[in-house]
Formats: sequence, structure tokens, C-alpha cells
Amino acid sequence: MSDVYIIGAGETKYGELWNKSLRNLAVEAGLKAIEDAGIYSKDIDAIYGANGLAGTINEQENIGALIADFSGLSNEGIPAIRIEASTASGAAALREAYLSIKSGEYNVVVVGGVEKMTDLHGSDIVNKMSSILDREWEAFYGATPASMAAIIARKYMHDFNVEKEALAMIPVNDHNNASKNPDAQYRNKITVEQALNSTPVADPLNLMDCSPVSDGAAAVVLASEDYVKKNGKDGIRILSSAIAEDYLSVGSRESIYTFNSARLAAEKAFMRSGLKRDDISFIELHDSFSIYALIELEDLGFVEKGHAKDIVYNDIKLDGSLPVNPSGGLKAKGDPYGAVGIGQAVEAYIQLKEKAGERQVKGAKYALLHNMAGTGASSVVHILGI
Ligand SMILES: CC(=O)SCCNC(=O)CCNC(=O)[C@H](O)C(C)(C)COP(=O)(O)OP(=O)(O)OC[C@H]1O[C@@H](n2cnc3c(N)ncnc32)[C@H](O)[C@@H]1OP(=O)(O)O
Repeated sequence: MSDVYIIGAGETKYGELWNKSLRNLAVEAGLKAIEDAGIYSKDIDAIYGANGLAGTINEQENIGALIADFSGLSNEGIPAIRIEASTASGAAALREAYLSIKSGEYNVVVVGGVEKMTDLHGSDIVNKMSSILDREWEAFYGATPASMAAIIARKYMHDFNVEKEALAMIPVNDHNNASKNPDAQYRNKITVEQALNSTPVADPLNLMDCSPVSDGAAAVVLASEDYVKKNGKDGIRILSSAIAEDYLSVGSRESIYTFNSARLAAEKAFMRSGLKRDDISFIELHDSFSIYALIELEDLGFVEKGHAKDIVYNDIKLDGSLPVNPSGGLKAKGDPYGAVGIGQAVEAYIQLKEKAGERQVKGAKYALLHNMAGTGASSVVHILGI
């Protein structure tokens, strides 16, 4: 089976982007990636477009056709398909594109993710965002993503004696890294005190524990080994791709602070890549809420359950032993649902090609990307390398 490479990447700035529509964002990121890869429309075998909420927020379905149309590719007969897997839509689409090349069906695939969330505000957007939960057993009773994360945080902090300060280290690190990322939504550095004293959202989580509502798009171009060799392309390799599911509703799970989906997907991804945790140069984590970063570090196998508090103060920094979210993460780079997983791949591409400037992880060789749906209902893990 062919190895699969990322040969081009591009993204929009993330944030509250009033002057850009869903289609503007998708096309901007897609064309940047195509230009970066140095390919032409005749080279493209398929397009995958990841999106979580356009049907509910923007009343726009058929995202694949929309992207192909507005990129000027629809009259070329190129298949263009939308992939929806909630907040993990991006990595799920990346995985489908990867498999389509692995299978031998395609040689070059453009895969992008887009979300336009700030068209709605207040309780309207919170209600739509809550569609990532189990609507019947969670959201109908008033649960929101933030309140579910808060319940998980309370139990975790109680059982493992974790102070709020340990949670605050996640946004402090994210904002610090995002200050070096021109595409990030929030580029201001914050202190631990600012994080701890920010507006309460769902106790014990404050504003700085929460990812924002974001617009944005990201895209990468994948190519087969054969195409890379024949065309002299320079890319990074996708060493493994894995996905796993857990119960959708948190109450059905064995433990509310264990993301089994992350654990299983990471196990598969490491087995397939032949790498060990120690080989990983940096991680992009799905830290939509600070508490999730701690839990994910444990369930992805980097530290024992209950011990993430031991590594969040220093190791996760850009120059630490396990840099986390050099991009700024969901907290500070932003959380445009369908774009997140692809945006993580864009960061890995930039880092592994040593083009990350001020936020470069020195000597980066291997990256682990974790994109998660809902409160851990599914996880997609990719390991990439040079
Ligand atoms: C698996 C998953 O991915 S689950 C993730 C699901 N995502 C979510 O649930 C999103 C969670 N976040 C939110 O709902 C919102 O960001 C909230 C509730 C925390 C804040 O929203 P609001 O109170 O409506 O904030 P509003 O948009 O009015 O902005 C008020 C100010 O706070 C800032 N702000 C809003 N959210 C954030 C944030 N997360 N971090 C930092 N600053 C923020 C705004 O920029 C604005 O600043 P300004 O006054 O200087 O212009």
C-alpha cells in the first residue's frame, strides 16, 4: 500500500470574521493549500470537505458541491463530498482522504474543513453547539458543552486532588503559543491570575477554560508516494490514522473522566506507526475545555491517570519535553468545529517543515494530532512525521 504525504497546506485566520462567508473561507483555505502544493485542477482526483454545523447554523448543506463550485472545480467532474463527524469532522475527513489514497483509488486529494459559527450569538449558538451532545439524554435537560465539561472537571479535580491552577496552565500555554501564530483568534498572552479570575462560565470553568466561538477554514493536499516521487514533491508523511468511538452520552460511560475513544485511537495509531510516546516531538490536543487537555494527556498515554497535573506546569511549554498545542490550541487559535482537525494537520505540516518561525518546536520530527467529537464520543488520532 502506498504511503500518503501532505504536500501542501493552507488556512484562513480563525476568529470572528464578519466580512467572510462560509464559502469565502472554504475557498480561501483550499486555494492556499493547492497553491502551496503547486498542483493544478487536472491533478485533483477528489475533494473532501469537513463541516460540523453548516446545516443548522448557516442553513447550507451540500458543502462538497459548494466548495467545488466556488473553487472553480465543479466542471472538471471531480467528486466533492462532505464529511460530518461533529467536532472531529476535520480529522475524520483527513482520515477518509488518507484511506482513499491508501486503497489505491486516488493519487491526489484536497481535504478541507470549514465552519462559520459567529452568524449566531448567545443562547442561539449555545443551543446549536449543544448538538454535539446526546440531545435526548443531555441537551434537552439543559446540558451544554461547557456544563458537561464542568461536571467532568469537578469529579476529576475531586478524585485526583487537582487545583484550578493546573487547569489554568492550559490556556496560559495556549495563549502564549497563539501570540506567535498570526492565524490565531486570540493572540494576547495571559497570566495564571487572569485565567483564574476570568468570568465564571460553568463552575469550576471560567472564560479562559473555554474555547471560543470561531469562524475559520483549513485545507491540506494529500498525495500518494507514487505521485510525490514522479512529480518531485516535498511533503510530510502520515504515519498512521486511527479512529475510535465511545458512548455518546457521558452517563453511559464507565468513568466520566476517561475518554476511551482517545485511549483506543491512540493505541491503534501508535501500533500502526511503530513509534513510542517518547518519539513524539509535539502534540496538538483537542482542548476545547482546559480539563479535556489534562484528561487527553492521560488517555493518549503520555502520563498516568490523575497525573497530568505533574506535567502541565513546564513540560507542555514550547521548549518543554512534550510541547502541547504550538498552534495555540482550540482555546487560543480557535475552535471552528469542522476546521479544527485539518488545522491541526496544517500546524504539523508547518512545524515538521520547520517553517513555524517563533513558535517552532526545535528538531520536530513526529507530531501526534488528536481531534475529538462531543465530550469524547469519538476520537481521531493521526501521527505524522518527516
Ligand atoms: C468537543 C468540543 O469541541 S466542545 C466545544 C464546544 N464549544 C463551546 O462550547 C464554546 C464555548 N465557548 C462559549 O460558549 C463562549 O465563548 C463563552 C460562553 C465562553 C463566552 O461567550 P460570550 O459570553 O457570549 O462572549 P462574547 O462573544 O459576548 O464576548 C465577550 C468578550 O469575551 C471574549 N471571549 C469570548 N469567548 C472567549 C474565550 N473563549 N476566551 C477568551 N475570550 C473570549 C470576546 O472576545 C469578547 O471580548 P471583548 O469584550 O474584548 O470584545
